[in-house]
This record gives sequence, structure tokens and C-alpha cells, in this order.
Amino acid sequence: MSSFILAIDQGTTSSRAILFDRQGQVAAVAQQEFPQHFPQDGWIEHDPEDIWDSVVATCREVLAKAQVSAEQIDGVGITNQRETTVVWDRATGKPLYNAIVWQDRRTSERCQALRDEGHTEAVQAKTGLLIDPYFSATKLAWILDRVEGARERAAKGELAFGTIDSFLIWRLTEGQQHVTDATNASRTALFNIHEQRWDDELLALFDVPANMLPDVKDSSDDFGTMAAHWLGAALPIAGVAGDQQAALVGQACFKPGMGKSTYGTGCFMIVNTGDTPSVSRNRLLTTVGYRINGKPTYAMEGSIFVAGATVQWLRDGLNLFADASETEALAQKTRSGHSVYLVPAFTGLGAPHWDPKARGAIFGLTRDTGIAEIVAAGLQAVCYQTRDLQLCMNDDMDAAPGNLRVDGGMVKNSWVMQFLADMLNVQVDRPTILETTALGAAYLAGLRLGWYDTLEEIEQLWRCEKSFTPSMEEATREQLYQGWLDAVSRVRST
Ligand SMILES: Nc1ncnc2c1ncn2[C@@H]1O[C@H](COP(=O)(O)OP(=O)(O)O)[C@@H](O)[C@H]1O
Ligand SMILES: O=P(O)(O)OC[C@H](O)CO
Repeated sequence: MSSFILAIDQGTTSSRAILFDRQGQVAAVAQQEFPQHFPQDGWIEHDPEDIWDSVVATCREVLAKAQVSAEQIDGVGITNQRETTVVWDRATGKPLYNAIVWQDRRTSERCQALRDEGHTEAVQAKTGLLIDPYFSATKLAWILDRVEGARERAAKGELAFGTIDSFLIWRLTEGQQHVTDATNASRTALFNIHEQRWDDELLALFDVPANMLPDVKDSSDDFGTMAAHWLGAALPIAGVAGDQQAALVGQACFKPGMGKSTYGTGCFMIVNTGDTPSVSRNRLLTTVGYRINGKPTYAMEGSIFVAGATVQWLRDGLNLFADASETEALAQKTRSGHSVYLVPAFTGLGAPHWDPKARGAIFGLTRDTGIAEIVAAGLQAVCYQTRDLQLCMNDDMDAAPGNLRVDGGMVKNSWVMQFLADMLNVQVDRPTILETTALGAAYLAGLRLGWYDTLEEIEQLWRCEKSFTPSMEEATREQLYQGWLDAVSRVRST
């Protein structure tokens, strides 16, 4: 009887459950979108109960779809939208407040104050991060300060904090485990990535009590047992990583210099830097790529807040098409070199600008601009932003990285991938398995469960579906990119 690993991929807009076999092939997928809440300008929340319900429902659905029983599952891997912050009551498991999502900018003023007080260098030295509302620390402090009685209850040890992985594991193990992994911990701004522990000075700076924090484990580790009644058998949770780091593993980027870019709601380019937590001169992030057998592998990351989310906005906000897949045909209709630029700074700008107050804009409209040009400009923005990151990475590493491995929902769009190859002037490789994030979580669980002994074994399983080779003239590339830089300079708040 064949056996599987169940990967739970809890993303920003949807939850997915995927069954993988030992070859890393997908046996079945179940997916559910859940509501996004935008209570004020720049605020984004999720109801943790919606997240939980969608996770349980998709896990059950994927087993039913594949006609697989829980006994055929060797273990579970979890990967998740990172930084998103949940505080819950240890006694009841009930969240105190909605999850504050990674894109949420409500703590901009607090972060500005911390920067003005001169804490940037110290925070970067310990965490590899900048002081920005993106990370969990100020979101967590906001909940403690704004929810009535929360600080007093936290002081009494009644409350737990977690990123989405922690919250799900707490629920799946029925409160037995309050844990996270080093990749998720490295996105909170409370974790010292060199010493691999929560940092007392950072806890004091961000005003967070230590007793709320989960234990930090390897990415491939024993995270407890999923209780039998969820799926019909007790299952070991054996792999956990934040979604972008899981994609690094799923793309088998195990050697220093290898990198991937994931195009989901946002876009995240990550390059493996091995044992060295390289510090960026260009406001990129240093992060834990994965931690196995107690040994962290570091990575450099460029984070763009809005990628596929532009496509969703064009679809739902402007009603320009019914399905994201239509964007490819629309973009093909445009003449090359059209003049429209869409800067999707809906929630500010991430790397390398880190400008939470910037807001989006469309430039270069002419009388013949139509839906196709606006859609193409939305897709191209993602490629221009990747080029912004590529230039920073090249400078930081004193080397131009080789081929770029890509994944995430947007990379199905071949028009975008060709424009990306043209804009980066590097070969872009799209793998056969686009569910790379979930695959990474499955591989991490598989390492723990004895499916694989080494990372080299996993590396052998990676397959390229299609390579996109640059074909644009250098002068055209530069001219288009200069237009982008000009558009960005016009939305910057400073
Ligand atoms: N063919 C396509 N062309 C462009 N964008 C697409 C296409 N298919 C899906 N997308 C976009 O990809 C995103 C979904 O990617 P996914 O990796 O599932 O995201 P997440 O994990 O962040 O929820 C959506 O924003 C969607 O609009
Ligand atoms: O849900 P995604 O795939 O856009 O990923 C979100 C990131 O983890 C945020 O840092």
C-alpha cells in the first residue's frame, strides 16, 4: 500500500492540503480561499477561525479526493504565510483578536519612533531584519496594548503568541505543543539568528513578555502529534517552515548562491548563503533558510509585498477579467514598449525601499490605453520589482546569480515568465511541480521520517518543466526599466 506525506500550505489568500509521494509527486490537492478583512487604510486581518476551518476542511477533502486513509499517511509537514501574528488564550485556544497579517501597516508610527530612537542597527545585527511593520514584534505589542486586559493576562501567563504554524500546531495537537521552527522565528524580529534563541534585549525593546513565546525547533523535527480525531489517525508533525523558506527547500536550492523567487500574493526572492548570515548593504534581509540537525543555513531575501495581489485587484477591484488565467491572453494583445506603468504600492513598498507610506499609482496613460495595457503593466510591475531585488543581490554578493528558479501561482503565466527573463537578463527555470512551497514542507517532514537521508537525495528529484531565455535588446531593457524607476520615484513618500 502506498504511503504519503500530507503537506498543509496555509497561504495569505488560501489554504491548501496536498498529498505527496516519495518521488515528490502530487497525488491530490484541495484548496479553499478565505476572507480578507481591510478594516482601515493599510490594515489587513484574517479571522484565525477561518484559517483553522479551511485547514481542517482541505485536509479532509484531500484524503477523500485521493481515496487515501489516514493510516496511509506517514506524517505531516506545515508551511505558512510568515510574520502574521496570532495571540490566543491558553485555556480555551480562542484568539484574542484577528490575526494581523504580514502586509498590515498599522504599526508604521511605532516603527518610525524606534528608528528615530536609533535602534535600526542593533535590530539588524541580531535579527537580520529592518524595523518595519512587516515583522511580528510590533503587531504583537499592538494586540497587547489595544485589546483590553491583554497585558495583565499576558503577565499572568494566560496568553500565547504564535505565527500561523504555531497556532495550527497548538490546535492540531489540542494544546499539547506550543512550538515553531527557526525559519518562522527568524521573521518575528524577536529572534537572535546568530545565537538561535529569543533575545531578551529585543523582547524588552518591543515590550513583549517571554512567557508568550513558543519553543523554537529545527525545521525538520518532532512538532508533536496531530490528534486522531481530525483525520482518523494520530499523525506525527515532522516538518515546519515559513512558506518562502519551504519553497527554497522545495526548489532544492541547497548550495550557496542558488536562489528562487516565489510569485504568490507577494514575491519573495531568496538566495542560499550557506553558513554565513551575510548582511546586505542594500536593505535586503538576512534570514534562516532552514535549520536541520541544529545547524542553521542562512539566506538573503528580498520581499515584495504585492505580486499576484495586483492580479486579484485587477480582477476583483476593477473587474477587468473573471479569472487570473485570462491575463496572459490580454497581455499578449499589447504592443511591446507601451508606456503604462502600474506601481502596486497598495500597502507601501517593501525591499529595497521599505516605505510603508507610499501608495499605488498608474502612470503613462494615453488615449489608446485599454484594459490590456493596464493588465500588462500590472504583470510587468512584478518583473521590474524582481529586477530591483536582483540588482541589490548582485551588489551584496559581488556576483551575478545564475539561473533563477521560480514558483507560485503567477508563474503559470508564460508571458510574465518571458518578460521576467528579459528584464533580469538571466534564464528563468520553471519546475514541473509548481506547488514548491508545500513540497518543501513535505521534504522537511520526509527527512525527519526517514523517507530521505540527505539533501542530495532531495536535489535529485527536482525537474525543470520549461526554461525562459532572455531575448530582449539591452537598450530596450534599460529604457523600460528606467521608466519603472521614474514611476516608483513618484510614489515614494520620502
Ligand atoms: N495565470 C496567472 N497569471 C497571473 N497571475 C496568476 C495566474 N494564476 C494565478 N495567479 C495569481 O497567483 C496568486 C496565487 O498564487 P499562490 O501561490 O496560490 O498565492 P498565495 O500562496 O499567496 O495565496 C493570485 O494572486 C493569483 O491572482
Ligand atoms: O502567502 P504568500 O505565499 O504570499 O507568502 C507570504 C509571506 O510568507 C509573507 O512574508
